[in-house]
Amino acid sequence: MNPDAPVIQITHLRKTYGEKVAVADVSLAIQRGEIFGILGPNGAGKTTTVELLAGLRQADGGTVRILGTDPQADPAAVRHRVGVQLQESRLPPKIRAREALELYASFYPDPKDPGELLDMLGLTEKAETAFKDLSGGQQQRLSIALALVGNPEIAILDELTTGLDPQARRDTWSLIEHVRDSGVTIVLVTHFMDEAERLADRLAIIDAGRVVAEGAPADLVAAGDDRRTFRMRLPEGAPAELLTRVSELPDVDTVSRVGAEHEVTGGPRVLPAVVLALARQDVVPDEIRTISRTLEDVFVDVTGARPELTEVLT
Ligand SMILES: Nc1ncnc2c1ncn2[C@@H]1O[C@H](COP(=O)(O)OP(=O)(O)OP(=O)(O)O)[C@@H](O)[C@H]1O
Repeated sequence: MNPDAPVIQITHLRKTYGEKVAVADVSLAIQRGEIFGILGPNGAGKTTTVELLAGLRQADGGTVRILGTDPQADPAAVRHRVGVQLQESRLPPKIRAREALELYASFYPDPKDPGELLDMLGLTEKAETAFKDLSGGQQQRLSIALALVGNPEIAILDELTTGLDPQARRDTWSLIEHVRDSGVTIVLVTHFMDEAERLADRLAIIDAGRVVAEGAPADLVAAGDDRRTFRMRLPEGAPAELLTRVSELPDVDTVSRVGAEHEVTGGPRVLPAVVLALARQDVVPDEIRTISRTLEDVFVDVTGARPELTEVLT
């Protein structure tokens, strides 16, 4: 296999459940050694996409190549080379952490050492604890360990940090970077913007079974960013009609009050245009701060959905 060829190539993938189109048309190329994020609102088809690429489901159309093989035709060929952590761990409640890892290790020809994995995931002290008695964060780390125990070339991690507290999330992120640095390609399914922005080298936003945006998080944020937003605090006693004048400037789209500040949106030159117009009236804002576009703004633009709402609604 050409070393520069994508380790995962999906072309026009399609999957329906009866009438329901879960994946309409997804094409992706994922390179060796990257963390590739798959981001999207609930029900967008993310899990179905990764299940298809892991050979856990049969597609209705399109092709999947993973490490040069077709997981649909030959799921066994990829099973040893791809580690999968799906949304719910289906472990028996009484199985102990080390026992689960040793059991999974026995399925693979060249497994990692369970003791080392427990150590790397900070679970050594919990090695003899039953799965049901581990905290949410510990269960999550164990499920990551299970995805890695087969020494995979690719790890597919679905909703990695859902339900974790902020410290456990950060620890999990560091761990994932560490795993990537050890040479494993990571496919990360998430609907957390901060997680995707922090971890993903590149990502695809999937909505209603289609890829609606793809690229490095910074490039996605920069692309199409011809609108600017800033907030300013005007001095006490500044005349109210000033704001009417500001809102009538050609560079300005909107002016709205946010707490003690005014938020102004407009074209690329909105900030100097407003500052200049105020200066002509002898008014200098006490404070000005620009509001940068984030991955969340990109997400809202391309899907029309607010990520935190899509999460609450399910
Ligand atoms: N086994 C199934 N039978 C019928 N419909 C399904 C099945 N699995 C998923 N679906 C539907 O297919 C669509 C895509 O689901 P999928 O789980 O792939 O989305 P997702 O983006 O992973 O969402 P979530 O973030 O909620 O997990 C959803 O509308 C879902 O209800």
